[in-house]
Amino acid sequence: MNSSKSPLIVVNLKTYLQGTGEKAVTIAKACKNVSEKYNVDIGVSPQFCDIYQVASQVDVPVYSQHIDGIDGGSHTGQILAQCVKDAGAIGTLVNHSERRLTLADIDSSVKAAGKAGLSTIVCTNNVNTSASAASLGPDYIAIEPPELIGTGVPVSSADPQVVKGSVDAVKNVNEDVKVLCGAGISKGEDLQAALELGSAGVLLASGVVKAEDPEKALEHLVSQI
Ligand SMILES: O=C[C@H](O)COP(=O)(O)O
Repeated sequence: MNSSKSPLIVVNLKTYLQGTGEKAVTIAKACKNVSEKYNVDIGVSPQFCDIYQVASQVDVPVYSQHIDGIDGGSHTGQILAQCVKDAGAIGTLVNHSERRLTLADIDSSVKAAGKAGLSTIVCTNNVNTSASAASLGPDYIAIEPPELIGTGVPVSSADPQVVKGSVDAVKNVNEDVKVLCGAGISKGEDLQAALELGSAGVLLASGVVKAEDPEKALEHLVSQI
């Protein structure tokens, strides 16, 4: 279930926002406005508890921040793919650097997502893990060196080799898997560099979520492409 428009930008709200979900809705609306104005695909990844509120109030692609590779039953504190799908998500992150899984768990999560009809973005930290994750057949890999996350130093210029290397490695394993990159992305030139390295878009957080005006930050990101 790859997205129709290109590039794909996913704004991960992490746990930056507190409250009843209204702030997540506001950022989701900003994603929608900028997406329509610039004809780019912009999705949002709120906390689990905000998925339903965001998805029911804003017509924007919503991604869960994680799912577990389980079926419903005797499990406590886990996240069912079908439940986030029913809440309105169209996809999910898997193995985010801040929510690491074993390779076996990633495999189960990707399978559970597929069964529920969710698109998958598997996060990786280097070229080898990008290749391994591609073998599990997700829709996207998101390569994110953890040391650059939240720094404002863009992976696309600080470590272009890991992006290009992941693009090439993933292509060798499975040509259908697209590559996003993330960590420190906030400006138009960061996105431009990411696209030039062969990525299909970006996964980002702080540059938008912590901006004084998230909609303006998103506009700055996409207005040059
Ligand atoms: O999910 C997003 C990534 O971890 C990147 O975070 P960042 O844009 O704050 O560096």
